Amino acid sequence: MSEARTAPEDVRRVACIGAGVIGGGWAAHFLARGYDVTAWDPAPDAEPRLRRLVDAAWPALVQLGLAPGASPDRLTVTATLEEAVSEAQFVQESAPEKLDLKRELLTKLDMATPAGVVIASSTSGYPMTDMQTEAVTPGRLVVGHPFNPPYLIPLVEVVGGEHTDRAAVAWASRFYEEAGKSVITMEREVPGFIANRLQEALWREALHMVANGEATVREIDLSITEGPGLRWAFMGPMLTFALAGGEGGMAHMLDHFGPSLKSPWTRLEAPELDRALYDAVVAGCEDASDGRTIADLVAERDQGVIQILRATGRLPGPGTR
Ligand SMILES: NC(=O)C1=CN([C@@H]2O[C@H](COP(=O)(O)OP(=O)(O)OC[C@H]3O[C@@H](n4cnc5c(N)ncnc54)[C@H](O)[C@@H]3O)[C@@H](O)[C@H]2O)C=CC1
Ligand SMILES: C[N+](C)(C)CC(=O)CC(=O)[O-]
Repeated sequence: MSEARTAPEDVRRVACIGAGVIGGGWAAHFLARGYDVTAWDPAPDAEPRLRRLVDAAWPALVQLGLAPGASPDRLTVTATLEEAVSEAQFVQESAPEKLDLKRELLTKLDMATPAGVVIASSTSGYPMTDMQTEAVTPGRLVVGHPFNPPYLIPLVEVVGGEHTDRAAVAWASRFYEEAGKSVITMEREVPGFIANRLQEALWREALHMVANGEATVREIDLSITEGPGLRWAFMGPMLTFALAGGEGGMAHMLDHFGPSLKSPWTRLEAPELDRALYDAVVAGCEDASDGRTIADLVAERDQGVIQILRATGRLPGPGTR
């Protein structure tokens, strides 16, 4: 199959199947990156809705910088799924999150798309193993999980299913990078991938607090936007917490605060903080530091917070309080 696969850097035409919030966002992204985009969506008002979405995104994309020749005019909305994929060199499926629908649609796409072309699903949580069950050539089906809106948030999580060829996963990751995305290629299927697993844990706790009258929706949002969210935009939760250990870094943080994992702060069960987990977290933080000292990371974090406060108009001007 892979002999018919265009090299990731030579892809010119992408098909977006399903053109709602995410399919439309993908279309805007690929158009801005200079691809020809064909789209298909069964809704009667799909075309005007999609064109409105692309037009609304375009000013932001102009600010970010367009690829040479990029234009919304290079979007074609087709009457059938078959027309949309007939000349595509990559297919991004963004239909509703329903397992039966995804399974049936991916099977149809597999039959209609030229041999070897990789087909990615935007699913926010279904394992590809569960979606590729009916496909004739499941080896080319991958998950390419984006974040809303796909034309602004860089991350895509790429992972195959049990019947996906490793070459298809590698190809998809290289293609997304070529298309300007920031890619995590996952070696195995994990429920919720990485980012949604983390987001859902946070959201679950938030819903518990609302349900129990412990915090309001406003307080929950404020607790993130005025708190940890400012740091997370440029430093993830691991290195952020390594800095909570001062000069002792993550090892001191775990010695100091590790026991509180067992405190009833969370309604999720805490993992056992045994030696293997302790060593993996400390070593992982050292690795993620890329040679930066704790002092370097503190300076980087402080600059990052200042830039975000400035960018969001929340930094007091000189002389103001
Ligand atoms: N909304 C979000 O924040 C995110 C959503 N996703 C995933 O993206 C996918 C799409 O979600 P949204 O864009 O939010 O949904 P949406 O409801 O905005 O759009 C879905 C589109 O699919 C079309 N559609 C319905 N049946 C179809 C079929 N059989 N074949 C093709 N298209 C069909 C609908 O007409 C609609 O335009 C889902 O798998 C979702 O989990 C992934 C990341 C973020
Ligand atoms: C709400 N959601 C689970 C569909 C969100 C995502 O999948 C990713 C995102 O945009 O946060």
